[in-house]
Amino acid sequence: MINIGLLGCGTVGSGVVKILEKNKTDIAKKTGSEIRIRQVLEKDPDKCYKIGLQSDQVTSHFENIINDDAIDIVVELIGGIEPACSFIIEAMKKGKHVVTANKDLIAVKGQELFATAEENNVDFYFEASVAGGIPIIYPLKQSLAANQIQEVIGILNGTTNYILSKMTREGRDYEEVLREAQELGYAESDPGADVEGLDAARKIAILSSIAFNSRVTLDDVYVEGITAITLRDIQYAKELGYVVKLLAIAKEVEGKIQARVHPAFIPLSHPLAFVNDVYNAVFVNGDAVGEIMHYGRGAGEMPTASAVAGDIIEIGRNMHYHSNARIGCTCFKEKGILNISELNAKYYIRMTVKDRPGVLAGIAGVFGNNNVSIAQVLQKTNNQEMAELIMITHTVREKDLQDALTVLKGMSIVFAVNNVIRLEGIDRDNG
Ligand SMILES: NC(=O)C1=CN([C@@H]2O[C@H](COP(=O)(O)OP(=O)(O)OC[C@H]3O[C@@H](n4cnc5c(N)ncnc54)[C@H](OP(=O)(O)O)[C@@H]3O)[C@@H](O)[C@H]2O)C=CC1
Ligand SMILES: N[C@@H](CC=O)C(=O)O
Ligand code: NA
Repeated sequence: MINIGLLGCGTVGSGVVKILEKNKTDIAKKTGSEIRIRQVLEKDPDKCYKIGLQSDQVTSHFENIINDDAIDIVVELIGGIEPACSFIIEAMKKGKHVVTANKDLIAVKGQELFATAEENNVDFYFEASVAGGIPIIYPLKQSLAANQIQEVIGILNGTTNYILSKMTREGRDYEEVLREAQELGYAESDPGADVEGLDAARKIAILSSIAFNSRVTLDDVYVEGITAITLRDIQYAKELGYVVKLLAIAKEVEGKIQARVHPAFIPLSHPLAFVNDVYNAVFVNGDAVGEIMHYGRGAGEMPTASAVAGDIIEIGRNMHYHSNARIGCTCFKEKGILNISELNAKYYIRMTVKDRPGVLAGIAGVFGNNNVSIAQVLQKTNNQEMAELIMITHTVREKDLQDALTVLKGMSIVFAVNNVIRLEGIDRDNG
């Protein structure tokens, strides 16, 4: 018998209880032992009773879990940094294996958690922390371990992909769709983490650390969310043959790691353009395997529970064969981090300018003086005084573009630089 101490019985915790109960006979066969929920730590016991747990299985004191020697695995699903971090460390120190879905924690305290797991010879698994139900941590650590990974590109946040998909396909309002994503259990308790790109940044920090064998933390990731994306940008993207997605990108460039999260225009024919609603996808490019893409539901009760339960089963198997703590920290190198100003990319720029002769030439001059070459221009006249300029650049250095924009913002002919969005996946599209 394998005994679980579950911390948190919210969206994901409830799903874990349900799936372990629903498929318990087969799971016991696959694991080699029956898996039982022994104790659940939860503030609101009704959440536990609603899914069939008994009162002697529910507690509001972590001591009842940490001091229970029969508990083999602590499954942390309360989220956030504290008390989750202390609970996990205490559990490891007591020789308990740990499963978590907590990307907030791993993206900042990963090194400490791995070290504690290693010192105490316990398993520490976190498949659900990135891209919900999609297997990506285990494949990177195990199935793709022979490769030198060159890049990882993903749609890693279900909430923002849901919002952008609904805005693009149904022309719906941002606030209304965000509320819907919250009701569906996709959003974080603070949805700001989703829409401001932080959730995806935590996930790409975790994936980069594994893919490039060098620790990347949240602070190393350049982050922009989707809050500045308007229906207007989405409409122009469509007109120009693109779709807007929030991408999480990690690449190794000349021995350094570039990790960034931001909205991007991607060609309509790009495989990530077909990833809609709560679905996530992760592209991995390795020197042996080439390009592969993992696709599935990135958030929600049962998909996330699927990943958590998979980790529990794996630990159960390790226990069965006395082979725990086989796969630990894989960050055995130290690579530097590339600053976003060094990025070379193509850009979409939307500006509101004075509508009079010579304005376009003036703007083109500023770009030219800063090594920014323009590939495409659209002009939409709003009224007799103002025009909206939409420009696509050739590949330019981010720093040069920012320098040009600083000059433009100070010019009387420019009313506003409304949005600047990077283009991705173009070279791939052109073969
Ligand atoms: N939802 C999803 O789709 C996904 C979530 N995750 C991660 O999974 C984790 C759980 O998320 P989710 O299930 O959505 O969150 P929920 O808020 O739905 O569940 C967390 C539960 O834990 C309870 N809780 C929090 N702190 C304590 C505490 N100190 N003692 C006892 N109970 C506590 C909460 O109670 P209360 O509400 O009263 O605070 C709540 O019932 C998070 O780390 C999240 O980032 C990962 C992938 C996908
Ligand atoms: N809030 C997250 C949940 C899963 O990690 C998301 O929307 O992807
Ligand atoms: Na996953």
